Amino acid sequence: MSAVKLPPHDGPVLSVVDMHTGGEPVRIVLSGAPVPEGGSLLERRRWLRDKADWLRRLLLLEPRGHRDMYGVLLVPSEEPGAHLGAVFIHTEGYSTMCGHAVIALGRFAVDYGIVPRAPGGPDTPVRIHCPCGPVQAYVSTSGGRSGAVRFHSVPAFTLATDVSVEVPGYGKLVVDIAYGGAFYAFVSAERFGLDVCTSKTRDLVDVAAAVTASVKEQVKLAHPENDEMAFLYGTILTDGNDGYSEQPTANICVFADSQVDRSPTGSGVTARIALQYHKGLIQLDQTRSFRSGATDSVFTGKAVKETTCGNLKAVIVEVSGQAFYTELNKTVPLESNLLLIKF
Ligand SMILES: O=C(O)[C@H]1NCC[C@@H]1O
Repeated sequence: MSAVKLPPHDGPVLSVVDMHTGGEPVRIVLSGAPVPEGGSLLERRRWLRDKADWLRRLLLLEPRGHRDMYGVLLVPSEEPGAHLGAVFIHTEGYSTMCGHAVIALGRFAVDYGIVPRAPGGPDTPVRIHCPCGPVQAYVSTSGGRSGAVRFHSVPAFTLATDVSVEVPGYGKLVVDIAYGGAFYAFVSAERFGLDVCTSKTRDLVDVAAAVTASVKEQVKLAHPENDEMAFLYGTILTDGNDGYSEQPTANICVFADSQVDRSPTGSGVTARIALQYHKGLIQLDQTRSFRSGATDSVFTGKAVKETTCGNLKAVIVEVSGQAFYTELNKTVPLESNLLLIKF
């Protein structure tokens, strides 16, 4: 083996860092990606979708990724004070908010020197411009190492409660719809005779995907300030324990094209807290723990202040969690012949 020669990798490459937050992967592109055109982050996101979608497919689909893979493209931001602009990508397309990726990006930004560690303070602020708006993360450091991250997202609100939908195969049911940077429908898994922690993931996915399809078809969503946010990202099945308790409450998020979030879902926890607050089930600064039905990983969250979004009452929610590195500085050659399994 001593005479092994390296193959000629002299073409263009992407450099990526892989992390996970609560078990949910996030692939961050360090360098090698095209710089998207546009005068705003949302325009750059559209450019990536329309002109360079090969990048998302190359990074996330098989054989480099899998049907539940997730990633972030770092882009310039026009937002004053932003350290990073982030375009979130999943296996079906582009999302507007991603809490698990924000938690990973906070740590990444500090560790890779994009944001200097705050001298003396326990937390380094990292401002991330997401497609839904500016998100403020705080990265804790202890013994010189970055650790848990908490973030304050864009104003979160409840759009509607007890919305009646007809779901083929499951009949008429009611869902709540709330926004935490993306819109989710919420319904208790019990309604389908399922348990978010012990039922087969396949069964939970089937139910959640059917709910998402029906809500998309039967309910018109509106965002008070930005039409680009006005779509249903997924359905979150819960254990129904929405009243305040020190015990964790479990949920599982099925988003985009039946993708299963391994984490408790940062934007989903944000929306779920907005919903609980709207229903008077929790107060400001009451911390709740949210457990992922998929992996048992936990985020904590609380509503920290009242605000508005357009004409709607909203809250700023703080979500905390921890991200870990899975691969550092991986090189991905830009040659590809994608062969996708047909499910
Ligand atoms: O944590 C979150 O908010 C994200 N995780 C995957 C689906 C959501 O974008």
